[in-house]
Amino acid sequence: MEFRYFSVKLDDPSIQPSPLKPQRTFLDNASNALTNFLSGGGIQNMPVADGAISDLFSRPLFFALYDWFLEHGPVYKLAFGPKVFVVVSDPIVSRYILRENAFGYDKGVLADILEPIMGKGLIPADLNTWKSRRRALVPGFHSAYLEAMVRVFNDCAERTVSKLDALIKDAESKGSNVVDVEMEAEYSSLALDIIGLSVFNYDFGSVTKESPVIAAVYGTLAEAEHRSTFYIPYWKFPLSRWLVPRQRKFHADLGVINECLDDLIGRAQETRQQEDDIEALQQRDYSKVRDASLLRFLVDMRGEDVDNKQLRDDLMTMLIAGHETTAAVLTWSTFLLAQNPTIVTKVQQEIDTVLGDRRPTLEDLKNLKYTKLVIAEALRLYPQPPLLIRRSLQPDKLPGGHKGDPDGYSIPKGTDIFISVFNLHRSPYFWENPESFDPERFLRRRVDSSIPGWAGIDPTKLQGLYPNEIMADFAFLPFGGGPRKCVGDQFAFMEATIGLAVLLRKFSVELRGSPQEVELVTGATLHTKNGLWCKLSKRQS
Ligand code: HEM
Repeated sequence: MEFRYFSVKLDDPSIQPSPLKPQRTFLDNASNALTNFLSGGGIQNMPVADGAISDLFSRPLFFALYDWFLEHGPVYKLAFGPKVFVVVSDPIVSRYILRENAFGYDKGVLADILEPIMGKGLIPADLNTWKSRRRALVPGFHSAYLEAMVRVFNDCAERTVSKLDALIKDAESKGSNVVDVEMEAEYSSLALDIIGLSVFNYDFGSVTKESPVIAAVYGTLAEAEHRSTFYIPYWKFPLSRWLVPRQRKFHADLGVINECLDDLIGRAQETRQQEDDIEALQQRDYSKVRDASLLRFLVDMRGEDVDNKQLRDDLMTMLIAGHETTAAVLTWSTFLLAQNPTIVTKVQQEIDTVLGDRRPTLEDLKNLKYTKLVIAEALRLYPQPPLLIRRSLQPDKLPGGHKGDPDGYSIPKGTDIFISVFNLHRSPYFWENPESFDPERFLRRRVDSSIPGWAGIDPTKLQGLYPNEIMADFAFLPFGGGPRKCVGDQFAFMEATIGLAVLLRKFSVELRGSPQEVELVTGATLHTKNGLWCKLSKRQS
């Protein structure tokens, strides 16, 4: 990883904001004036991104946040109607908010939006709830569980392979060896089946059939996305759940999911205390474990004192957090690979060498190094989610040291903050050719022993490690950082690696049209507007 600085210094003349500065409308200027007026007393001297409103409607928010980052620096205010957000694109400030003063912040706007869906689940949870539930949940991701899940990842990936195989056979019978497949949908089904089995021991079977729960999960997510970008909190108005059609649909969808979750929780509780299962799990004898799901763990090992509402919120959080994200990582990895045949060849060579025709095991995952770098690089270019959201619980002072802000900005209690992971990951201040897909960039990492924590580290010892936020000192945040870092990071990484390896071993993939036709839209995660249409054929060995 080619780091040039560890805090954005803005003194590199080669880095310039986009010359195409858009025209500002009356609404933009009024919005800025209002923002400055409302926040002037609280956040002095901070640059303001002007032109908020018109930029917001023409493209996904984080593209505009990127241009403003180059224009205004690593910490600026965003005019967003009557609200002000502080946008952070600096690793040191991000590290401070996520790790050093993590408990000085909560999830703010994100918690407001997610509360109706996830309640007090881990992602939106207030600090008190979070502390007890994180303690209960993290042991559920123990190595025995992850090892048992390798079987689930394989089973589900093979199901997708069979489906795609059948499509190709059908095409062959009609004289063609190529089939058009919408891969984003395939990855969504794969990830949903995996999360269903691993969290609830419930088979959505979505690779092969439609389920009302899938449609309901998508419906609730779409509503959460809509709320996250909508000015007025219409969902909080009395009677809105009966009067607003999208609200009626949202509550109907939530009803379907709740019914399914209640049923699964009830069934798990009725059959609790399967002593032989618990014993087998404790002894890491996975072949004897009938149900190694997270629900089983929570009910059998920890669940005695937890009410059903909290259990439901936790499980709902896992279902949603663990599904869309991994599907998006696989989608964007495929999008990037499909444009880079040389990289695909390298991945396939590694898969052949490490796996041959075998099913991947936990041990194999350690050796699929290049495949993992591809996934890391896809996460750098398309982070899920592109923004981390926080709100200060008391007045605070952010670390300074950047040009124009030597002392650091003081922020009042209640300041809403966007940490732009997208900006950090594509920052021209930290990455060589930040826009290019270059998995090997992580191997070219320069270890700078002047950086505290790296002094005395032998660079050769780092080669085998997977790039993460610690190695990158918060310039790379694929799974967040600090105490609220993703609990499913290893799970997700293993799942994505197995998914990609099992598919690329069998198939060759090309984009159906040009990369420019794949339009990006955003919500909680980054996805495509009209699907990732690919041309799939059997791999010629
Ligand atoms: C590639 C896939 C995934 C990505 C990129 C991802 C990313 C993230 C990120 C960036 C956060 C931090 C959010 C913040 O700081 O506000 C997070 C939190 C979380 N993730 Fe993931 N995640 C993935 C997969 C999963 C999976 C598979 C699960 C569960 C099975 C999961 C469960 C969670 C939970 C519960 C939290 C909240 C942790 C807390 O607040 O203590 N994630 N994830």
